[in-house]
Parts: sequence; C-alpha cells; structure tokens
Amino acid sequence: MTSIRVTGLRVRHRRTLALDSVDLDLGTGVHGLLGPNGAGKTSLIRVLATVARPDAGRVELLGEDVADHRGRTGVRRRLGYLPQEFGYYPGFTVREFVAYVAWLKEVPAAGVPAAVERAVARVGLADRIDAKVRTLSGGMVRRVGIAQAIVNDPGVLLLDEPTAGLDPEQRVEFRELLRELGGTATVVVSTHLVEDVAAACTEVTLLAGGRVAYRGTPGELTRLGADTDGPGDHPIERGYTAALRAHRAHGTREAVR
Ligand SMILES: Nc1ncnc2c1ncn2[C@@H]1O[C@H](COP(=O)(O)OP(=O)(O)OP(=O)(O)O)[C@@H](O)[C@H]1O
Repeated sequence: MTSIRVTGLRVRHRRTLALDSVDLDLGTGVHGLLGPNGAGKTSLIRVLATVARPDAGRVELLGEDVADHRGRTGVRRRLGYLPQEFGYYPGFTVREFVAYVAWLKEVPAAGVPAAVERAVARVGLADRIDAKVRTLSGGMVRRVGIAQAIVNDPGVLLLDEPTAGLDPEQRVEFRELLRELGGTATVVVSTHLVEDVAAACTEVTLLAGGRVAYRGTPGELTRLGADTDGPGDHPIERGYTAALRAHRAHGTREAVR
C-alpha cells in the first residue's frame, strides 16, 4: 500500500530551488534517502512532516491530501518525525518529554504511560527514563528524539539523520529497530551513511540537485557499484557515486529489475 505519494513537488528557499519535479510513491518498509549536501533531503522530509508547505505539487500521506486542513490535522496524529535539529526541554525527564509528545499526538490518555515506557525501552533508554534530558549525552538525546517519534506507533515515520551521534553499537541496534518498524510502517530515513542504508533499508532514493537521481533496492545499488571502478571503499559506495555520476550525465535512473 502506498502511504506517501508525492507528485510534481517543488520547494523553493528564496532563490534556491531545493526540490523540483519530485514524484515518489512509498509504501511499507524502510526507505533510505541519500544524497550529497544540499540535495534536498531535509526539504523533502520537512514537507512530508507537514512543517513546510511546498511551492507546487501534491503530497498525500496515508490517503490524505495534506494541502487540506482536515486531512493535515488527522494525519499529524499518525506521523512520527525526528528533525535534524531537534528541540527539547532540557529540564524535562525523558518520561515527561516523551509523554508530552504523546499528548500532542493525542494518544488516548489511558495508554500514554505504557506507550512512553515502550518507546523509551525500544531505543535502549529504559534505565534513564527518569533522568533529566540535560544530563544525557548527545547520542542519548538523539535516542530520546527517536523515542518521541515512535511513541504514537506512527504509520509514517520520518527520521532526518537519526544515527548522527550514535556510537557503533547503538547504530547496529538502531538498524534492527528500523527493520522492525519498517515491518508495519512507512519509514523514511535520511542519512549520509551508506552502510546504514545497506543494512537496514528496503529501498533507496537518491536525491541530487533537488531531483530524484536514482531509485532501487540496496542490492541493486550495490550491483551498480560492482560494475564500476569509481570511488568508494564498499560496492554500495561505488554504486552511490556511479548513480550520481550517471544522473549528472543523463538524468534520473531507475534500477533495472
Ligand atoms: N532556510 C533556507 N534558506 C535558504 N536556502 C535554504 C534553506 N534551507 C535549505 N536551503 C537550500 O536548499 C537546498 C536544499 O537543502 P536541504 O537542507 O534540503 O538539503 P539536504 O540534502 O538535507 O542537505 P544536507 O545533507 O547538507 O543536510 C540547499 O541548496 C540549501 O542551501
């Protein structure tokens, strides 16, 4: 089932065209969003999270057109979003902060305490649940950000560089959580870490210069790299650079299935 349908999306920041003519259909699974700095990843995630409005095009989330006020309000309860710069209240405990977000998402009050404990446990912070957020390390704060994004069991989960600041062990655990979440939700994860994509994603979308440069599975991107001698220490990194170069030379490429 398609949970995210984007057609003809255009986003401008003053004179910069951040996204242009973007069409995407994403269903249940984990979708890795890759691309060089300035490719438009954050601009796309912000539009999907309904915090920014597009200049042109249509965005449907879970069957609702987000240009429509009612549709947007309804869908926000079923969204989870971890922004790149994530604001929190340092004086809140982890439990208080995640419960506050559950309340914003209108999780039924009776279910909030259990939903909070479950979300915090899923990111491996159960033992710090009553610690104040300001006493946590940067990586732990990032995990609180992931917990608040999943507290309402979202149908669409948007994570902007969720693994930034996580240590290697935490990244491995996080990939496992991603795979689990992608079993039932449509998860979009932007990242610069190609190995996270290879390990946890069912599909890859590569953005470049505000356009979709490549779509395929991590396996297909890896195979693209195996056939080239371009830069990269790992076949999927070579696939990434090969897809980017092909896009710059010829335009969008779809994996040949
Ligand atoms: N608030 C803004 N004002 C002006 N230009 C902006 C703004 N936000 C983004 N841009 C520009 O829009 C383009 C896309 O930026 P965006 O942050 O979406 O890219 P990104 O792929 O997320 O990059 P990164 O990998 O560096 O996070 C870039 O050219 C950027 O400079």
